[in-house]
Amino acid sequence: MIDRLRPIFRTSPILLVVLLTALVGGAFGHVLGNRMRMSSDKEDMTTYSNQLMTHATSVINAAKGALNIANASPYPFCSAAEIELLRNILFETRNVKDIGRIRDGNVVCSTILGKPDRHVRMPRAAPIELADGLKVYPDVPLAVSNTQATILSKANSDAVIDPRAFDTLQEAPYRFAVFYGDIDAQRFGQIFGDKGAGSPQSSGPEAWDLQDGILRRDSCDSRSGLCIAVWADADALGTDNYVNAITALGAALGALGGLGWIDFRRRDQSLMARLSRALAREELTLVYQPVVDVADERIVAAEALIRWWSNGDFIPPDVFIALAEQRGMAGQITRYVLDHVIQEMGETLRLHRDFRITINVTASDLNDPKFLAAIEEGLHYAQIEPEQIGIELTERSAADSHAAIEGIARLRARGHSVYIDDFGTGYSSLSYLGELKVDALKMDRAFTRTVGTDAVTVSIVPQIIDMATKHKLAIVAEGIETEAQAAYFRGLPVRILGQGWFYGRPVSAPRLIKRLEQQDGIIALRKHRKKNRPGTQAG
Ligand SMILES: Nc1nc2c(ncn2[C@@H]2O[C@@H]3COP(=O)(O)O[C@H]4[C@@H](O)[C@H](n5cnc6c(=O)[nH]c(N)nc65)O[C@@H]4COP(=O)(O)O[C@H]3[C@H]2O)c(=O)[nH]1
Repeated sequence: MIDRLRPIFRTSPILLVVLLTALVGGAFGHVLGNRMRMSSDKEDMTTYSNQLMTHATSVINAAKGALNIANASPYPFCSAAEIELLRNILFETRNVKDIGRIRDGNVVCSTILGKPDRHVRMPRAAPIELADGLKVYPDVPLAVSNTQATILSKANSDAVIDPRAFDTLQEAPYRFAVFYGDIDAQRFGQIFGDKGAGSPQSSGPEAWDLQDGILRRDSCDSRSGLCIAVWADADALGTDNYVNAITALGAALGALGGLGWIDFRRRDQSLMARLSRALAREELTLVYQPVVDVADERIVAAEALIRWWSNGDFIPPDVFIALAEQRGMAGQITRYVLDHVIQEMGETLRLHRDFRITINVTASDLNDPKFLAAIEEGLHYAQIEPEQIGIELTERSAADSHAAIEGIARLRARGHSVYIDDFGTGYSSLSYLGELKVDALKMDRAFTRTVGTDAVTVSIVPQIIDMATKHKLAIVAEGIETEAQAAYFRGLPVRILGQGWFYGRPVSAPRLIKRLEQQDGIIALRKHRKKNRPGTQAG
């Protein structure tokens, strides 16, 4: 069979996955369905057992009540008046068939027998005798019919309990047994129900047992001295439709999950394939976001950020870079970015030796032995100083491994500045900065956002700045969007670099270059004005 299916699965792996997930889902559904069915079966059985217990209690109480009245009879023993009284009691008492008076172990009179010529003998020894003097005689053959009944007797009276007292409570597929006796002494007699129930399997309020496909519940009520056993063939309980429905639902969900997974994998794979194609066709672009000195808003650096528009859809870098990292393609992206930075910004960098571009790298770059050589070669060829290319690493990748620490050390030894990006979002045990040995930290925009608000995290900003200053680290505040935030950082006693929409959104290389040229022009003009200001002339 499997051999016959093998070629089908080979040509259609989807079918195999869907079949497998449907099977797993179905199996899960089956187990769950059975569990749910079992719990619902138990609930039904408990309800039934409780009904039996209530009924048994009322039957026993009725019989005991009848015995008490008979024993308190004010009439001469077995006189016509007393038999009349017994008949009245019987008339008032449900589930009792006969009430009699006893002397020397003989029934001298009763409601049914009247006053027979020949006395009817009670069984000699009562199998169960309770503390209050009540004797219980189960299965006594009756003198007037072929049936057997439970007889209760106390003092000089006896009451025959109707053998059909539980007939109305029979309910297939359940079977039951009612026991009566001394629970503490574990002495019981079965007074009703199916034979073969053995004795109660517990003296507590509830015990379950499942053996050979038979589910059984035992419960005892120590106040009334009654125990009820209910059992049934587990297969006959509940309905298989219920389990089948949940099994089918599980299988359907499993199959759906399988299809969803295939779809997800396909999208994932197709996204990766599209990314590879886009990189090969150089369809990804770079934008640059200015980094300024907040004191005078002069642009001192820019962060290169990658952009990917695929068939008119913008795919955020967070998404495709995370995916590229999983598939070992992150290094390719980093090199792409570096190449394009050199192409687009090379001349500006050569003209402005104090200007810096930062690029984002991933943990895998640091572990890649060819990474450093590739940067070195590219920069050397373009005559760009390593100091002009800053490396941004997220906290997560920096804290990741020993290799990261070594990678950072190598980059710094070549002259690159290393920035910890999104600082404060991850592993910001403030002490770990000392171990990492970086040049700057970029405080995550989540903290900048709290400036000027009541947010608790705002109190962390001075702490981060303090600690960075102690470690002689430059600070870049990310995500500055408002004048109030800018003013806050401007007012601090240490030098802060700022990045955010307030100073400029990420723009294309030509637009950044234009801004730099305007800035150069303004600076040159200022210098010129200063030089030509009256009183500053030479001589
Ligand atoms: N709300 C707000 N956002 C601001 C503001 N100023 C800048 N941003 C955004 O904040 C992100 C800063 O980049 P990042 O922290 O390095 O975070 C980057 C970086 O981790 C990663 N990424 C971007 N480009 C590259 C890349 O070329 N290589 C690698 N490995 N990762 C990159 O993707 C992340 C997201 O980049 P983007 O979507 O470009 O989002 C950028 C930028 O557009 C502001 O004032 N308000």
